[in-house]
Amino acid sequence: MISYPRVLLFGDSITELAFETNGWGATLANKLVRKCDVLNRGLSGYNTRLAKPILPKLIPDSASAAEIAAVTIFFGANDSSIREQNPQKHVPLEEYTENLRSMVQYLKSVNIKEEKIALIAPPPIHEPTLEKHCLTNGFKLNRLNAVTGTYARACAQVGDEYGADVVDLWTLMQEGGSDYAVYLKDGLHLSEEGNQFLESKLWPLLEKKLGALPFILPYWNDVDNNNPESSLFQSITEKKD
Ligand SMILES: CCCCCCCCCCCCCCCCOC[C@H](COP(=O)(O)O)OC(C)=O
Repeated sequence: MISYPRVLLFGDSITELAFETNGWGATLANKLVRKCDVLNRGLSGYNTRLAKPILPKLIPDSASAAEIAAVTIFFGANDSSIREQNPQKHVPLEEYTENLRSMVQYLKSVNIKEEKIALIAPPPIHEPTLEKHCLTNGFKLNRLNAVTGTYARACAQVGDEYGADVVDLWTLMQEGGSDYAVYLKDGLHLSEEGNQFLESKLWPLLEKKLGALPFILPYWNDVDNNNPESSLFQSITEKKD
């Protein structure tokens, strides 16, 4: 069996939507084609409380972890919901922080080193847009930008504690007082510009880890047409099924 290294994208709906046209995950998958499989394990509406027990089901042991080239952990947009308005999604800040720590520790326990882990902090909330969206759907504004900021800082801190990469979207998107509304389509989820922004911050980190990975299977012109098998598999260590 020919096995490709895997990049696992684990997160909430902002990850689930990452394979939309021009989505951040789709762009990464395209850049890594023939080198890695990019797996979307985004779960709309999930918070870290729900995600924590799932991670060991996605990567159950060191053997499966050996195929992992990189993991992104991208939660916080639901955890940071206002408890009164969104009780099912809200997770207190301390628990969120601990859940992220547990996920990183779990990855390390199956020998996925911190260099392979990137934590992505939630994007800012554009309250006027999100409020309109909430009201249209019959409920009150359920997230506040300042509160999401505290979760983003906690996420960045956990990344720093473990020496993992961090993409602090909340901070980066607001840098220089920029009009971050353009990065969000409903005040919460990434617009096309937001997807492009995230990909532009994440790719340099992943490129450092994955850019040098070899192409799986040779360029067609390098295959001996008369005797394909002699050249096709030269650079591949095959795994027995
Ligand atoms: C008047 C406002 C402008 C409207 C713009 C229309 C664009 C809307 C596109 C929204 C697409 C998002 C679809 C994904 C929805 C799933 O989201 C699940 C949760 C949010 O849950 P909740 O708190 O119940 O709203 O989000 C995440 C991060 O998982």
